[in-house]
Amino acid sequence: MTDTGQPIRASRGEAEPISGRGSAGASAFVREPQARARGGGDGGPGNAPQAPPRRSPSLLRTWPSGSAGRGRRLPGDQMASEGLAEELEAVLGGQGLRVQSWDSEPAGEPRAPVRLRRNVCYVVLAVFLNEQVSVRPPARRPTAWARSAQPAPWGPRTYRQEPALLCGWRSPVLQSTVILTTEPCAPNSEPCDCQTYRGENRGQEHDEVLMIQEAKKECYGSWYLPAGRMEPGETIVEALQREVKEEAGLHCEPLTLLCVEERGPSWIRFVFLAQPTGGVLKTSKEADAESLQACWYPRTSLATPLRAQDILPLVELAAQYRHQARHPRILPQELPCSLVCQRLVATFTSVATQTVWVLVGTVGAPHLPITACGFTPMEQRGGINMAILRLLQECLTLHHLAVETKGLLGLQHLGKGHTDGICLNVLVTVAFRNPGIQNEPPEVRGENFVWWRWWRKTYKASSSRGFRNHLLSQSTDRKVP
Ligand SMILES: C[C@@](O)(CCOP(=O)(O)OP(=O)(O)O)CC(=O)O
Repeated sequence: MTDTGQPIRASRGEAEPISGRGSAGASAFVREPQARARGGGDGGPGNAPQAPPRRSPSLLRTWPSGSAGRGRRLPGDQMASEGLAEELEAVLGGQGLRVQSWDSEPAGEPRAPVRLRRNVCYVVLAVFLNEQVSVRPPARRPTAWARSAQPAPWGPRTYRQEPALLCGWRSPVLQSTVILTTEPCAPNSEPCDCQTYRGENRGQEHDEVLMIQEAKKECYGSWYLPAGRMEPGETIVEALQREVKEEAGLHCEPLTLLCVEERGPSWIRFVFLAQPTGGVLKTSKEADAESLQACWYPRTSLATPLRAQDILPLVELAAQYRHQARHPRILPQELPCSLVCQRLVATFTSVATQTVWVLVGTVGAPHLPITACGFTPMEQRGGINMAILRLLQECLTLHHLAVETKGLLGLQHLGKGHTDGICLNVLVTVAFRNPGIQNEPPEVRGENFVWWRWWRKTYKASSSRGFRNHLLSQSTDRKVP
């Protein structure tokens, strides 16, 4: 339901005669980009994007309107299965797929493209972990509040909700942070004579974190990680590299996305584990409006006062990832999108039959469903998860189901040519609250979605096999609350 209590319905599209053009992507079917049977879609400005030459044009079938019986399923159509399997493998492999339309959007909201620094603020943040013996920074004058273990005067940021979308299949959840009590680095302290990046790998206990000292008036002298707001026209990686150069003096490459934090679709932060590739660490002699200096600090005793304690779980996430990578490397895929949306890999796992089902949108070519995030007060308060629940509520009876967002499989954004939107490819699991009835997927209402049985023989990549086994293993030990 929207926040006005009205049910939301994706408009049922009519199959369009194939014009030979169609969406890019691995699907075995052609989705007419300009036929907006589903939500708006990304024709983007001007004409619909020219799809790359198709491999095997095929008819777009209107799907049997059959009754929405329990777990209505995609007809055993080989082409459909192959197309879906390819789409699923691409997403599981961290790749992107063009967003041509979406299956659910908040009713009554204008479908206007999002615009950076107008209705969305994207932030990039880099965690650099380095093993080096840092020359001990000069003794620092203590400040009264440091010993009281109270938040620094500018205090930790108060998020309206847990600022986290989970990354990786075992989804470390970002909890609220602890309060550091180490001595602060007074704003005008002598520069710490840190060494430049050496990149040696030694035991975790010697991890050093790259921190920058803020020059902004509102947080002058506090310490943080290199971070900043994206600017219109730049890609996510370009923004990350710009911010790190401005604030720390280093060139860098992202190693992987560690997590995406969000406070609704209007504020999203992309957190990366990154590595320096050159440049010279910024010292206090190069202080400017971007930062006062950059220093490496032991992970177990970061510089204080901190601008906000929300970086502590991020540093831990980076250390955990470096110690044991819990998910494949995820880097932003440069694909245009006009809204903040999420492509769902919504799965139901039957342990008894060792079967994994995936929810599929059937408006147009069979596809992984996409839900557009809304900017209503409820969706802002509830976070982007609300858009997932909105889509699932449209086709499932949620009150007897446990829905969990398990992790981020991929991120799509281009930023060029007025395409400021993002598409997050997200893993969602659906299970019955009563574990007794687990063998068949829950009934699907309406005709816009079906459960698609993900057969062993329809996937090729080992990542898909690993993913499927992961789901099956998780389901055996999952305790549905
Ligand atoms: C960490 C953040 O506050 C990002 C902003 O960092 P800066 O205030 O440094 O922004 P720029 O001026 O764009 O560099 C996250 C946030 O609360 O928005």
